Amino acid sequence: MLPRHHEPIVAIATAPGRGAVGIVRLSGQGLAALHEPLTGRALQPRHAHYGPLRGADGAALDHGLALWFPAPHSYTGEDVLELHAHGGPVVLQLLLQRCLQAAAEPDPRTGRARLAGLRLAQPGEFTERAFLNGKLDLAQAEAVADLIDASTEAAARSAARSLGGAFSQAVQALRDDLVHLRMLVEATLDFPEEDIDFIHQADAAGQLTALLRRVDEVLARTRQGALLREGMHVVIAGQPNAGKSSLLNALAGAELAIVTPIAGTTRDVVQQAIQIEGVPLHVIDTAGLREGEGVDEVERIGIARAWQRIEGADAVLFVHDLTRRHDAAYQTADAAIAARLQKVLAANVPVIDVWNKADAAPDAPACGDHGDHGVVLSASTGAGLDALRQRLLRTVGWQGQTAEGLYSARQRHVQALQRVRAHLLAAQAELDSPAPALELLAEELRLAHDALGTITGAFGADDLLGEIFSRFCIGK
Ligand SMILES: Nc1nc2c(c(=O)[nH]1)N(C=O)[C@@H](CNc1ccc(C(=O)N[C@@H](CCC(=O)O)C(=O)O)cc1)CN2
Ligand SMILES: Nc1nc2c(ncn2[C@@H]2O[C@H](COP(=O)(O)OP(=O)(O)OP(=O)(O)O)[C@@H](O)[C@H]2O)c(=O)[nH]1
Ligand SMILES: [Mg+2]
Repeated sequence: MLPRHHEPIVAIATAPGRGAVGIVRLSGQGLAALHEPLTGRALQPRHAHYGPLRGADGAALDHGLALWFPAPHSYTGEDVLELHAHGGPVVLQLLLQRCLQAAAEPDPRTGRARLAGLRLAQPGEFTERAFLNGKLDLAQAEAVADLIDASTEAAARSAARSLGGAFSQAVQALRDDLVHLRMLVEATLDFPEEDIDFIHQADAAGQLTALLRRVDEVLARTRQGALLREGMHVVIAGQPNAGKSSLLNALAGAELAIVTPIAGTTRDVVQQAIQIEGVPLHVIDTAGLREGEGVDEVERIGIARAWQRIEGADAVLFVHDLTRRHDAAYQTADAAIAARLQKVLAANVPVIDVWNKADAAPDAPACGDHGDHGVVLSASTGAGLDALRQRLLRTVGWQGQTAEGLYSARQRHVQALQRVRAHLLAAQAELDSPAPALELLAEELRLAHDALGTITGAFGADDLLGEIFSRFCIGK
């Protein structure tokens, strides 16, 4: 039996449903055996042939184009055969079934199946093969999925850059520098007469410092890339009636959540995807936080949900009602919420204080960003909203759209680079210690190298591949 990665596969490559054109795509070895039964002729490489796409009885199921990409010059690096038919779901299903059937039929000359083992492709399997055959590295393969899933123009453009290799090249450049450093250390280890003085003379410390700086640069851009793809979750929290739902509506530019003067209006969580300058954000409105008398069961459940969402937030907007800032009971309740926020949030989750209803508070500070004190605004008039948007962009780490160097990335890549950084820092600490142990230095550099390799797939585990490719759509 062929290993799974060598079995020939087939799938409908186009989106389900009706369309002008639909494609059935096959990949594997020995697909030439299917040319005749499916198209009635031999196909020339990389040439569009128009003609009947044939059923079992030789009659045309459709008239379309056949494209033949013999290995290794194809998307997957294997033989690829594409049948471009009209885009009806039934036609494409018939064509798909016909491919499976034609493969199983005995070849008149040999009496054996024309193409043994042809089966339906798993999600992402074509792209997985492109990766396994060296057509794409892992970061590029992920960019294929990100390009398909992109929901904003900025996300699509940056995914196209990653697919083109921009991110992979940045990682390769780090790898080259790291390999250079490793060679130096390993060589010294291999020749016992050499010692740490040799390492110092070669300025390993200087190289390491420079490498760390470049890792930090790539890490910063990679964070932005991940941000573009995934979007941060920003939770709006605060006491009832502070104007949380009004703020959601103002940020979204639509009346999504119900707004009333009644405290305790919002009970369910309301979530909306928005964009600020092309950066996607998920804004989440929650029930007002309060305790004690007058809180019915529905509201209590709403408040529990609010805390759940707060705990999973990437950032929190803590909304306060400026018209009540001289009200001692209101301030006490705000302080209690602040204390609990501090307890449930991880240290690096930012909380931005939002002082709302500036229009109705006569002694309110000017609308806008007041740094550590927060942002003063009016959800009703929109004053100060732009300052909040800019503050949000900065808070989520967006450094503005630099024309070059923007590529898509994932949290997985950010984490890998953080591991690289941690190992390099450990290596640096070892090198700076009074009596550096070369073995430990070498080991940290090796671990940094491995972590870097997981990004492009030069070093990785099978379960990582399964995890990545299973999230693709079928036929991709
Ligand atoms: N019809 C069709 N359109 C498609 C795809 C496809 O598979 N089929 N693609 C699938 O996602 C994308 C294009 N990706 C492709 C990547 C490489 C090759 C290819 O034939 N590569 C050869 C030759 C390159 C060359 O001519 O320079 C090779 O790498 O050797 C084809 C498509 C988007 N459009
Ligand atoms: N003057 C003024 N009123 C506002 C502003 N923002 C909200 N309000 C009013 O404040 C009241 C409460 O607003 P909501 O947005 O429902 O408040 P909330 O925080 O979602 O309240 P709950 O859902 O009950 O927790 C409504 O009457 C709003 O019209 C503002 O910027 N200025
Ligand atoms: Mg509300």
